[in-house]
Amino acid sequence: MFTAAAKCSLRRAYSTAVPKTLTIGLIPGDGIGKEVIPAGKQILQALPSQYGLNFKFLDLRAGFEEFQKSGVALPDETVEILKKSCDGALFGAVSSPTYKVKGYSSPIVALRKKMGLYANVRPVKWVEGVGIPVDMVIVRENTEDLYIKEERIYEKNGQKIAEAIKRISENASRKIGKMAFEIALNRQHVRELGGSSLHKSPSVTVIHKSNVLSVSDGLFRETVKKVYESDPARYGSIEYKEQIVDSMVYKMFREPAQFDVVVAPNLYGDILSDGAAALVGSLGVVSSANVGDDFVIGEPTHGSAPDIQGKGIANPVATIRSTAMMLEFMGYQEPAAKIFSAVDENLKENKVTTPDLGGKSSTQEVVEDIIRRF
Ligand SMILES: NC(=O)C1=CN([C@@H]2O[C@H](COP(=O)(O)OP(=O)(O)OC[C@H]3O[C@@H](n4cnc5c(N)ncnc54)[C@H](O)[C@@H]3O)[C@@H](O)[C@H]2O)C=CC1
Ligand SMILES: O=C(O)CCCC(=O)C(=O)O
Repeated sequence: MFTAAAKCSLRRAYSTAVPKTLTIGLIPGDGIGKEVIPAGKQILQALPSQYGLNFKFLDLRAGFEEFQKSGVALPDETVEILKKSCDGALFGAVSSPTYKVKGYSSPIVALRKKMGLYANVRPVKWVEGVGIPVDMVIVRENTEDLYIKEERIYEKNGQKIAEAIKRISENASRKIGKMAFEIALNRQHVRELGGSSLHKSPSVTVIHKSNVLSVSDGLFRETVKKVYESDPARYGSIEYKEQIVDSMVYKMFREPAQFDVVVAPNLYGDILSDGAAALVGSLGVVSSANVGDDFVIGEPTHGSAPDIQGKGIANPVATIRSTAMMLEFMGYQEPAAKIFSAVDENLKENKVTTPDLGGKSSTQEVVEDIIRRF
């Protein structure tokens, strides 16, 4: 699905010979992260031998439980092993507290920055029978905005005042803009090859709130627009659109089928993608890939879901699709396509599904049903 973007973003994978054995780091994290990451692992192990891929897995530590045990949420060793020994990785989810815990900071937010994974690519695609017609990709900036977590609290006139910095840089906005336009072109290329889609022509919608935040969101909007205008020969076939984030929420629910590629600063992208999950039936089916120039981490869009953890009913589809996305961005299109189509068949048949989709099956039964379709 993302060949062109993959080519521009994963130079290392393309500049070396195709390895027979890929080393994949597995970071389950907390809660249902521990239940869905084994699903991704089983899917890779079950890939038909025709693809010539073998996998070696490295179990890596991160999360709130890890913090409670060792005092460190993201051990240096995890980052070092990812950088030195892994070809790609899968991340589950973490249970970050909603209150300040001294010394704790979200490990996934830190990991994205430490690994230079500047794009969070989140496809939201309808499968007939589950959800309503939508086929869009949210391309979320992944390293800055309010997620730099530069916050402070102080007192003034006996009142507490808290502040957080929203940082938007030209460099990160340019990179995410370029990624969005390349993905739009690639989706169009796939459509021309006969891929099914609701869209006839490519479009990119830039999300912002520059009617209020004219400096920060203004820089994001202007920089993405400049990327578009800088190369009419390449991007001229793409329709360029802008949407203020609040009315985007309205339009996304009223007329979701009109959106193709949506590019957003970090926080808006995070919120929009959880909202969009409601269009396709469940957060449990929405995948993502954290993508940098030379590394990719597949990660379900959902969190650690403490309300269902330990019950064996977490939907593994988001992680299985994220596993396919990891392979896709590493340049392995064919096994990725095999996984996507097995998942689509499972969803279309709508017999072996977890309770979030109205079914009665367990996580493991869904994994087995998908593998059976390889
Ligand atoms: N990337 C990450 O590691 C993320 C971590 N979180 C963390 O997750 C924790 C819980 O956050 P919530 O706001 O409850 O969001 P959540 O995404 O964990 O859950 C929201 C709702 O969706 C359901 N759900 C999520 N994934 C599902 C799946 N695979 N199958 C079936 N149902 C699923 C849950 O049961 C829950 O009802 C928090 O500590 C938060 O910090 C939240 C988002 C992302
Ligand atoms: O809870 C955490 O530690 C991370 C939450 C970040 C997030 O929601 C996302 O990036 O999808």
